[in-house]
Amino acid sequence: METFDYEQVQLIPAKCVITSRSQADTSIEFGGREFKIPVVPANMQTVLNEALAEELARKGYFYIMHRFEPEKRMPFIKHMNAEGLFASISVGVKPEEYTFIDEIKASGERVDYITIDIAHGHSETVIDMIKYIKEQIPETFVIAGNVATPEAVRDLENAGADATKVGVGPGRVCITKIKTGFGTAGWQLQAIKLCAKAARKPIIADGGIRTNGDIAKSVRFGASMVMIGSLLAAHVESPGETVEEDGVTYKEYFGSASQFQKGIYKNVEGKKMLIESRGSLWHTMREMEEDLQSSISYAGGRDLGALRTVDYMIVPTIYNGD
Ligand SMILES: NC(=O)C1=CN([C@@H]2O[C@H](COP(=O)(O)OP(=O)(O)OC[C@H]3O[C@@H](n4cnc5c(N)ncnc54)[C@H](OP(=O)(O)O)[C@@H]3O)[C@@H](O)[C@H]2O)C=CC1
Ligand SMILES: Nc1nc2c(ncn2[C@@H]2O[C@H](COP(=O)(O)O)[C@@H](O)[C@H]2O)c(=O)[nH]1
Repeated sequence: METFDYEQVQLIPAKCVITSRSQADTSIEFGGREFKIPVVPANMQTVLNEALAEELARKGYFYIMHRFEPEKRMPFIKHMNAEGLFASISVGVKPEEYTFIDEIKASGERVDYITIDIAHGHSETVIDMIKYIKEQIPETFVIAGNVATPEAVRDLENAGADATKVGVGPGRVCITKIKTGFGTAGWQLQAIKLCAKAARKPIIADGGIRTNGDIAKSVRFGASMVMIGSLLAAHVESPGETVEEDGVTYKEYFGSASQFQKGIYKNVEGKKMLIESRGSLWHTMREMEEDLQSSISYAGGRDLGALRTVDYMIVPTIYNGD
């Protein structure tokens, strides 16, 4: 079987049918709502906080709030409901998370999206949680992950998941491959392709996005949404700690399974890194939209649909212009 990842794939231009890139429509319907671009910042503590989540919702972007400050989730849901904004949160699978689902139900508050966020999502614990959420809050759109195989996608869909999140170990601060020998690092785009073929519902490509062009490639191979950590961390608005070194400003970006997240070195599958601070998040989101508009024009279409059928070439080494 051909093996490839983002770096090895180039999409092949088709005849342009628009006269300006501004005519290209990058919007995506996901879970009954329309969003500006098929991009969602990773539900990680150094990428997103409540204030950013609210601003993303206000500006027409999808977001998934992380689950690492559990006590803040209920007040966040209430706040978003009071503001007339959609509520999108994450849960784990431990017993206290079942109590939290009960709490949401009892509160009568609306939660539009719940993401079950577990390293090894192809498991009975995730299947049980999907079923429980669907029983208790059936109107909620459930995203389940993370998984790596078509079989896992089908199992989670069959349990009731409305979307699945694909990617085990391709992230910038992931060390799952090194620590366990498992994952999609090095073939993440191919995993997206295989999972999307099996999926009957949307999939989110999660991890390994290193350039804006990788968003178009994810869509080409079947992703409805693309989850991005490192490229969307280290902005002025990012919650990661700011660090000054030799006159340069950096921001911390750490893995959700790192000792920095856990506060203890146990079952660690993530690390921390410093990323040079890169200005406003909204500038980066705007640039992603513009680059996606260009991608659509190169695909010879007017919207994201054009990307899904565009031809591609697998090139072992990318010519970098030197
Ligand atoms: N996308 C990716 O490649 C990865 C992402 N992550 C992220 O790190 C965060 C922490 O994830 P996670 O450790 O799952 O969350 P938790 O620490 O909340 O663990 C969830 C539950 O699953 C159990 N569990 C975790 N891993 C396994 C496994 N491999 N086999 C069996 N049971 C397991 C845990 O028990 P116990 O701890 O006792 O085993 C715990 O009961 C999440 O945000 C996740 O998305 C982490 C690794 C890979
Ligand atoms: N193996 C691990 N994966 C992790 C960890 N924390 C987060 N993640 C995953 O990475 C992506 C973001 O990837 P990026 O390439 O865009 O930076 C994120 O959405 C998670 O799925 C971790 O500690 N270990």
